[in-house]
Amino acid sequence: MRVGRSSYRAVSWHLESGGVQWVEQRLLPHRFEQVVSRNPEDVAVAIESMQVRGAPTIGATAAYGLALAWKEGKERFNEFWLPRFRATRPTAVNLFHACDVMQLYSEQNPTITQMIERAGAYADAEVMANRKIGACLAEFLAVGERRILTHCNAGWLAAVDWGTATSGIYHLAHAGENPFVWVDETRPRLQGARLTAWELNQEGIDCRIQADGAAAWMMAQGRVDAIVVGADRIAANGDVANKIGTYALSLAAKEHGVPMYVAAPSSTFDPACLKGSNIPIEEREGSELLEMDGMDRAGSIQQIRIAATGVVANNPAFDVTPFGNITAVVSELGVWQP
Ligand SMILES: CSC[C@H]1O[C@H](OP(=O)(O)O)[C@H](O)[C@@H]1O
Repeated sequence: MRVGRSSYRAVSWHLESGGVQWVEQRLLPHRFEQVVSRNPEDVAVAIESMQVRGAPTIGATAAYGLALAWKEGKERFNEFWLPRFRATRPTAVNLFHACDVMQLYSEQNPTITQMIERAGAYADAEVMANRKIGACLAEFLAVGERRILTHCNAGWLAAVDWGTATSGIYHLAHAGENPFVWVDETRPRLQGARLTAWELNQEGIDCRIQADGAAAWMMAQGRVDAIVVGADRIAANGDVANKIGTYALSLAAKEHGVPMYVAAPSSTFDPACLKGSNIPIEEREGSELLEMDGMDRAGSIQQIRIAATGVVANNPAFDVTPFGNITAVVSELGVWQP
């Protein structure tokens, strides 16, 4: 059975146990496992440790975690849990958007059931937005030989369900356009090689994993018809924060005349952030560059160290692409072009 889009959600409410359920993305593509917890701290840790990741999924996970935390009372909700979830990761504005939504709703003194329903409505809205994005994006991606390059993972795992950047590819495929996808492996956490390739294989969409450094060369050889990526925060001037490596893609795209699209729901827009240089860029542990999660030949998940020595300079998880480098930003509310 196909695992993924619409058969599962990256995060959801687990009715039987009264807890939050999420796909443990660090185990993919080796194992598909879901975690369930009734402890809001486990949910916060799931965001920090990237068990769940991807801007809309992070937001929905925080919404469910806060609904869970509501059972501890309004004071602890406001004094501890809201700051706790807001501190999990700094760049994806969806996290803060979700916290604001849940905080505003809590001021009506809802029941726990109502808070859970509000979190569910938040997640549903993200999925509906993604479906609208996909339909619009597909029209832009139906160019040339439909050879599309993507970076990191902006599929259903990153966006609760359906996906943002990848939903346009799904639409193309279901329209019989036979897209081919160059999947940047996306060092250091390999969201492309581990997650996007897995999602596309589950959908039967032809794709090839490539080194991040190969992307510009594919464009130079005329083998890329369009680029589509997700986003973690879009500033008021259209500058886009996305996975590290996106800015370099935009430079190569401009050089080689390849259109580059950013797909994001309106919850990723941050009008209070006037320009890209104001976007907080997450700096993660340097060890992520020197270690990898993998599976040995016996089938057990191992963390291997890929460099015995070496001091890591830095490990920014995101970069900022100027709006002028982007062909169009596609959201459920419409298309925004420089
Ligand atoms: C649909 S948002 C996906 C977005 O989030 C990823 O970051 P991370 O895996 O660190 O959460 C990456 O920037 C993707 O483009």
